[in-house]
Amino acid sequence: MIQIEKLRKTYRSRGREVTAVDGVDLQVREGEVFGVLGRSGAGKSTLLRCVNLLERPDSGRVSIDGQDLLSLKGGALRRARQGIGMIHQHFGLLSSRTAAGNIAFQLEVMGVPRAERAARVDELLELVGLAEQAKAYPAQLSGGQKQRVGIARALAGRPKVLLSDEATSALDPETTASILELLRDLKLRLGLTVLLITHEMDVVKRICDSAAIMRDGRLVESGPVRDLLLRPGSELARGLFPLPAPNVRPGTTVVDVTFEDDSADQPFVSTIARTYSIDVNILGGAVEEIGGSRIGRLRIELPGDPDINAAQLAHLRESGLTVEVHGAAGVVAAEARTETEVLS
Ligand SMILES: Nc1ncnc2c1ncn2[C@@H]1O[C@H](COP(=O)(O)OP(=O)(O)OP(=O)(O)O)[C@@H](O)[C@H]1O
Repeated sequence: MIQIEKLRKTYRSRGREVTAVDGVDLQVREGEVFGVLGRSGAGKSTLLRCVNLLERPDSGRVSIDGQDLLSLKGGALRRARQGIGMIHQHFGLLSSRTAAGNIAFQLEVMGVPRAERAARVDELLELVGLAEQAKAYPAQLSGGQKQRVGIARALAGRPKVLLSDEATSALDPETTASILELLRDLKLRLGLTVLLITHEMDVVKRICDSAAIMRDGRLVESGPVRDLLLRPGSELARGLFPLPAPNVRPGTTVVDVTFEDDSADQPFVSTIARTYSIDVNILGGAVEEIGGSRIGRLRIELPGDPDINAAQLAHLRESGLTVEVHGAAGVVAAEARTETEVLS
C-alpha cells in the first residue's frame, strides 16, 4: 500500500516560487490501480517523483507498506527504491542496446550476478510478450514494443509498486489499449500496486480502480472510480460522460440520471412516462463499461418545473438512480441516491 500524507513540494527558480504539490493526501490500496488525472502543470509528475524520491518533498510523508521512505538512507533507501518500478512516456531506452540488452543493463545496475541475468531477461521479455524481439534495437521497435521493454525493465527488481508517468501518452489509441491491457494483466499476475498519472480520461476508464483529479497541486476529487461516477457534481463523471451545458427551456425540468449495472436494466424512462402519463424527452447520454460494471448517464427532459416533478424525481431516486436536476442557471439540485430530501 502507498500512503501519501500532507505532501508538499515548492520549486524556487529565478526569484519565483511554484508550489507544485500542495498538501496532498492519497492512499493507494494494495493491488489496485490508482490514476491521478490532471492538466499540464497540475503537479502530477512532481507528485510521482516524490513517491520514488527522485524529488525530495519539503514536507509530508510517503510510505510503502508502512515503511517511511523519507527516513531511509544509503543501502536501505536503494533497496526501497528497487521495490518501486517506473515507466515513462518516452520509454527512456538506450538506443545502442537491444531490447534484451536494455533489460540486462538494468539488472547489471541492480547488481544481479551475470550468471542469473540471461535467464531473468528471457523471463521478463516473455512476461511482456516480447520474446521474439529480444535482439531488436529500439529503432527497430514500434512505440508499443518500446513501452513493453520499458515495462520489462521496470519489473526487473521484482517491484511490488509500479509508477507510470503518462506511459501511453505517446501511443496511438489501439496501442494504448494493448499496453493498458498488459498493465492490468501484470497487476493481477504479479500483485502489483500501480500509481499512474495521465491526462487521458480513457486511461482512467480502462484500467483504474480509483482515481483523483489534480489541479494547482491539490487533489480536488478522489476515490474509487465507481463511487466518483455516481457522486452528483463529480468532475470525473462529467469528463467520462461529456454532455453539453444544459439548455433548460422554461417550464421544463432537465435531469441527468446516472445508473449502473443493477439499475441499468430498468426501463426507467418508460416507467416514468407511463406512471405519470408524461412525455419524457431524451436529450443525450452514454453508457460505458468501467471496472467490469456498466455505468451510464442519460439526460432527460420532463414537462413542468422541478417542483411539479417532485414525485417523478423521488421515484427515480428510489429506483437506485443518481439524479442531478438542472435549473436555468445550471445544476440547482444534485441528489445522491442515499439522500432522501426531496427538492424544495
Ligand atoms: N524542476 C522544476 N523547477 C521549477 N519549477 C518546476 C520544476 N518542475 C516542475 N515545476 C513546476 O511545477 C508545476 C507542476 O509541474 P509538474 O511537471 O509536476 O506538472 P504536471 O501535471 O506533471 O504537468 P505535465 O503533464 O506538463 O508534466 C508547474 O508549474 C511546473 O512549471
